[in-house]
This record gives sequence, C-alpha cells and structure tokens, in this order.
Amino acid sequence: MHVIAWRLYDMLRKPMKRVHDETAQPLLRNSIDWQKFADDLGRYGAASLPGLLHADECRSLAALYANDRHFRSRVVMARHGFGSGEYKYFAYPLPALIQEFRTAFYPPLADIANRWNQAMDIAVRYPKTHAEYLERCHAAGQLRPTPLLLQYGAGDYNCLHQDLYGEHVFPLQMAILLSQPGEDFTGGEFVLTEQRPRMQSRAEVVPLKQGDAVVFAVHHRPVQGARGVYRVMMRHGVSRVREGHRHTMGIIFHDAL
Ligand SMILES: O=C(O)CCC(=O)C(=O)O
Ligand SMILES: [Fe+2]
Repeated sequence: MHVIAWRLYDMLRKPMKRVHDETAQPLLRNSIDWQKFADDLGRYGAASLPGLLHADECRSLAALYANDRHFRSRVVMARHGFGSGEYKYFAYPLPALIQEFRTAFYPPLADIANRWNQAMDIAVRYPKTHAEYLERCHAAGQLRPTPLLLQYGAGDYNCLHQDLYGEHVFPLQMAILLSQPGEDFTGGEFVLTEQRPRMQSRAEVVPLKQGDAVVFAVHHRPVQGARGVYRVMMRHGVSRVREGHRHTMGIIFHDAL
C-alpha cells in the first residue's frame, strides 16, 4: 500500500517541469523507507521524510507567500496569542504541487490512521481517497482549505497547538521545511509534546533540513502500555527563531469550518 502510494506520488511529479537535473539527488525519493516511517510514527508520533522537495521547489513555494492571489486569509499569530510570526491559508484551487501532495499522501496515512482508531477503540474510519474524505468534511460544512504557508523572522515562534477546525479531524498532518537551517535561519526547531495520562509531558525535537517533511499526529495517538492501549495527547510548535527567516508549508488533510 505504501509503496503504491509512493509510486503514485512519483508518477504525479513526473509531468512537472523541473528546472533541475533529476539525477542531482539520485533516487532519493525512491529510497524512503516506509516501514521505518510507519514504525517511527507509531513509536514517537512523528516521522520525517527526508528530501521530499528540492531547494528550488522550496524557494518557489516560499515565494508564493508574497502573492495574496493564492490565499484565502492571513493570520498574524501575536494577535491571537498563537506565538509570533504569521501564516496564510491557501485558497482553492490549491497550487498543483500541494493538491498532488494532499491526494498522494492521504491513502498511506489513512491506512495508519485507521489502524490507530482501531487501537484506540474509535469508530471513525477514513475512506480510501482524499476526495472521499473531503466530501465528508464538506458535507459537515468544513469547506475551507487548510494547507498553509508559515513565515517566521528573528524572535518568532509558534506556540504548542493542535490544528483542529471542526468535527472532522484527519489525525495525521505534514509540514515541510522550506528554508535551510544554519543558512537561512538559526533556532526555529520543530517541536512536539506528548501528554500521557497522569504523567508528565515528553518533548521531541524533529531535526529537519530544507525540503524535509515531518508527518505527525494532530491531536492524539495510541500507545501500547502494560495494561492495554492508552491515548496520548500531542501538540506541535516551533521554538524561537534566533536569526534569519524560516518558511514552512503545512499540509492538513481535513478542511475547516
Ligand atoms: O512551522 C512549522 O514548522 C510548524 C507549522 C505548523 O504548525 C503546521 O504546519 O501546522
Ligand atoms: Fe500547526
């Protein structure tokens, strides 16, 4: 299943005109270890997909930020107590690459999400295709697209949060780092916390390079304990950017009210 989705993803990308020599990062996309990916997700609530985008793709995506034609709204984080920095939600129709990512990554993630719900005794099951899942969101009035671009400057940060926008929540989401740590910015680490029942929270920093993606649990996930499976609450955020500028693209699979 994962392999099929990955092939689909690769196939989808082929027609895209790349300025770039395909052989520059040989077989990087094909070398993703989906078993390790699923294991990490189960163990830590997050897993990275290294080298998902090339540097030129990252730069073109980050450059979209300046053009409001692509977006439905802008959020200045400090105004809402969300942190410091800003982000914009894309409008439909989404840029092709984002639309393709949402479509291609949904099936393998839905597979994992269904296993998680089964483990947590949650009755909801996710349909096979993202189009079907969006129909469910749209029928409940969750019509607005949620993929977003985030922009941070020196001193900015993103408080720990969960991206919930209505009754329907797809339990995994993806963020892709579009800037190069150490070159474009310092600080600004992607952070996750995990709150276990009656226990203290655990933090996890996901080291990312430009073009790497992290897939992580949106709100809760199952953990196997000595006396069965329990739910842990997950939150994510970004530590303070010390210097420079940092852009991220977020891909959330449910739409918003
Ligand atoms: O900028 C980041 O790395 C975090 C982005 C985020 O909160 C999201 O994509 O939902
Ligand atoms: Fe978020």
